[in-house]
Amino acid sequence: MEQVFSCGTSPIVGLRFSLHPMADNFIEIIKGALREADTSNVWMHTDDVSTVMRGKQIHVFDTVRAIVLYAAKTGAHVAFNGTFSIGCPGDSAGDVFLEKDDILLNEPQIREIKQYVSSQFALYPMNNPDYMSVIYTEVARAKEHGVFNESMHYASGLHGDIHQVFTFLEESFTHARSDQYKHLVMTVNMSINSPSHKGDA
Ligand SMILES: Cc1ncc(C[n+]2csc(CCO)c2C)c(N)n1
Repeated sequence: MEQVFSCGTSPIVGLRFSLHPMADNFIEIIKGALREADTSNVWMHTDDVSTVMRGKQIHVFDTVRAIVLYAAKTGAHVAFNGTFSIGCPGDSAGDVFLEKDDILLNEPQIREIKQYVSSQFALYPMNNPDYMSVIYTEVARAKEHGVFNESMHYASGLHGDIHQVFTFLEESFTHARSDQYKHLVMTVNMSINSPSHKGDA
């Protein structure tokens, strides 16, 4: 049955992201990762700059985690950047992918893949006058999860096992919004298989 959401109350999560493999066969790595992941629980469209993905939060995070891991397991040095958004006032209706069940389609295939990642994330709790305390709470959560790396201007550094980092990012994306402040944006940059990481992995 089609669900109808009034303006700004759609629980759909949107993600726009790019992969930048630093390898001659970058086309194969990008297209291969997009193809290898099971994307049947999300709506996805790729253009010459980026890929957009929309759906239930659990499926967006499950699918992007798989895409990043499939690019990573080629061994190439890969950069990922993505912007997650929920509650955008313009985001409403027509979202059939919200009717999918909660069974994760990628998790069983990717859970055993080991990968170190160094990343930076930033939260933008839109319209929330208390946004700095939201951000401090989430930085404290990163420390509790054991993935916090360092403080920096305009972002916070996260690193470690990529599964732990993605699990933290999804939890943080859930907690940094509220019924009152529904619109949240989160940016994530990841560096994978970088020669700078020798000894960290
Ligand atoms: C996730 C993701 N989606 C799209 C692009 C843009 N892009 C750059 S090269 C290439 C393959 C040749 O068409 C594509 C699609 C990207 N970098 N990462």
